[in-house]
Amino acid sequence: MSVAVKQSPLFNDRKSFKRSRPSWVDDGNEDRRQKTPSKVTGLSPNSHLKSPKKARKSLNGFTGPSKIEDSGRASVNVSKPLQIQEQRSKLPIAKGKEALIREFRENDVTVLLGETGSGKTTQVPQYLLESGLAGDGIIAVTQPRKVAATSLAARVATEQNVNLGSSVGYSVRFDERFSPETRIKYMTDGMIVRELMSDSLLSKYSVVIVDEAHERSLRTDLLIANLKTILRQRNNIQDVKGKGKVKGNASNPLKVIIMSATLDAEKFGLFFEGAKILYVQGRQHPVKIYHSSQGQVDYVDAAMRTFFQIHTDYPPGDVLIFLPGQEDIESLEKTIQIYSNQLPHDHMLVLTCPMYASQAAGQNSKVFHPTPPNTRKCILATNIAETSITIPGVKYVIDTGKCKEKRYLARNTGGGFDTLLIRDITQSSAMQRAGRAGREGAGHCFRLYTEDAFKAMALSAEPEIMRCSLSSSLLQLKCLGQDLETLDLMDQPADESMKSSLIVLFLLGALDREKEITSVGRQMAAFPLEPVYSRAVIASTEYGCTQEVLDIVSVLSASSKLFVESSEQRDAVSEARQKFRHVCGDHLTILNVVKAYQEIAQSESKSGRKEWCRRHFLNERALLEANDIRDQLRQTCQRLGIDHRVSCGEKDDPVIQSLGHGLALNMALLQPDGFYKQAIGQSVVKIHPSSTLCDKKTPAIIYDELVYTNQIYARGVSKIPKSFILTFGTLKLQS
Ligand SMILES: Nc1ncnc2c1ncn2[C@@H]1O[C@H](COP(=O)(O)OP(=O)(O)OP(=O)(O)O)[C@@H](O)[C@H]1O
Repeated sequence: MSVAVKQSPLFNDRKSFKRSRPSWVDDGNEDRRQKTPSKVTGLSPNSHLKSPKKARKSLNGFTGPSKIEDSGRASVNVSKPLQIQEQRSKLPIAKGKEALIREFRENDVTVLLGETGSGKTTQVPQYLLESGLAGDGIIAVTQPRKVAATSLAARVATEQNVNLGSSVGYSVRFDERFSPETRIKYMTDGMIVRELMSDSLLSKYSVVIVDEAHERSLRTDLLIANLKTILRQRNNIQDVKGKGKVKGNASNPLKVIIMSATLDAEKFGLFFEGAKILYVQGRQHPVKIYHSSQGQVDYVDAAMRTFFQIHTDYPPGDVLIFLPGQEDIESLEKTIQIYSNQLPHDHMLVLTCPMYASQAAGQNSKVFHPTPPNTRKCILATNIAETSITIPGVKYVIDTGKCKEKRYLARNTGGGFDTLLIRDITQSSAMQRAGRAGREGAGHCFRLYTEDAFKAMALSAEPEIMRCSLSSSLLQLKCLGQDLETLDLMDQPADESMKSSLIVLFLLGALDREKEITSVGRQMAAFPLEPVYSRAVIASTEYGCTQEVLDIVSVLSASSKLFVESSEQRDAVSEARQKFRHVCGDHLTILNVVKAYQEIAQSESKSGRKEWCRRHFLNERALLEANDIRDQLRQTCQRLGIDHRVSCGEKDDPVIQSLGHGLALNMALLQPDGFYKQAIGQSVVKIHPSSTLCDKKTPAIIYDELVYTNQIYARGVSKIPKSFILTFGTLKLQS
């Protein structure tokens, strides 16, 4: 979605600006808790957390409190442990500390509900550690997102007054910081599921805390299913006739804590058969919620107008805007920068900070840096900023009510694909988003949708397992001797998507006809890669080009894009890209870039390399991240006895053939009308305009992914000689 940048300055006529902004309805309530669970052990409510004062006057069209309780910009000062301890002791959860420890001691499984900001994620692991409840084991705290895991670990290390990576650490894909002394480990749910492959009982963990369980990510669901089995084994629980569940002596018992602010606690309680449900009452700071009086069709424009209304009318405090995706973020950032440059010189400055998943590590660090004086930070984020994290200084949240959701369009033939669709958020997300405004003081949340629209939203998101590609998880489960069909899951995935993922793995050679994992499948599962790429790496050993395939796959697995786009400098970009362009397409073009960068890295200083990347419109962060990923993949190769140094030199065919083994399912054949048709699957696709092959007609292509906009595009494309097709696993389908 794009925003037309208006030519006339917005602030020459503040009246018309005010008229054109969304008008607001104050719902008279703070962010409300979800219904109180029926089975609650009440922890002491906090007297200082009463309802807000009634609205006193209308402020420029917003009805709300005229004076915002301002606890000042928070100072998270690592050199002041005392101040931090004071902050800890003031969190709502602190009052229930002893009761919580008692309950954790008495129960194997606890479901802990507590409002956003009450202190669950940062404090519970520390309580467990400080009370000795974790014994000698490690406390794992899982998060659905990388950025939450790393930033929480940093915060808790500060609270414990230790260096990050010592007693408090983290582990996320392609990045980890922990040591043998680590006792509290924040990790993504994907990392702990991966650990199951080497230690199916998770024996080094004495407590596993599953945080933000309401998000029901695929990995969280797999983890929860496994935890149920592990609990039985480690805690020696047996079904005894007439007595129900009986616990025997256990040498290495496990505790499980499921946490969230917005959770169907009963469902989790039932799943774990009698888990204790606890509720931490109270939130630290009130958040005033405003709904727009009318729905906003152009949510990017509405967000821009709301931002400037806050900027001109409201006291200092940073603004966090939730948008569905990177394109909207970039477009709004540009507009806000243009308009803020037109503000009077004595006006507070605006510092925009984008935040989305595909930024490389550290790229969003200015989000967490203190806001400079006389400046208002405007953070434009996707839902990666929605749960768990605290962005210091944020006092205002603008919620567009939209997010992008991954959905797998399954095909019985195995030719399905993931799509990202923009959709309305859930009530649960809306509450989490509002919660980001009340982390350090009272806050305000402006929802760009009506209260009726809020009420009409689904309570929580459909579990990812019901809507995403399952191939990668199924492969991991098969390694554990498990199956999606037989695993005790909270919700079962659709038959269609299970069938589709079985076909994918069969065609990749990871499963045999009996649905058993093959030796190739086991090797594939050892790589922290999507099955299509791990298959390509295995194939590269046959074609003698492991070095080249690792180079390409590392770039494709990096979270940021390699090529920088610039609509203003289109010709310069095209000229720069020409130098790397390979006739075979995008994969070998990437390889050319990697090789060129490796050469430059040998002769140039750090700043020289940076400048080289800038001149060639390349994102150096992607290349640096790819270096780290390649190092990890090389380690996996070593463990599997694969020589990662084997190279095919200047030859192209071996590389394309290896990639083809992984991407055989992502193959399309040219049709007489100029479109391509999937070789497996029915979709008609077009080559994406960003591809080096976009204006070429070639009989057969392989591609990294399909993206769906107004039509289906193949992205990351290489041409393949038709003769290669015969060597790929896809033929199995006909036999
Ligand atoms: N990185 C940080 N910088 C500053 N303050 C922080 C940071 N992380 C946490 N805090 C403080 O600790 C409080 C509790 O955070 P915590 O993440 O433990 O809450 P929570 O109950 O788990 O909330 P949520 O459900 O939103 O994750 C925050 O409101 C904030 O005041």
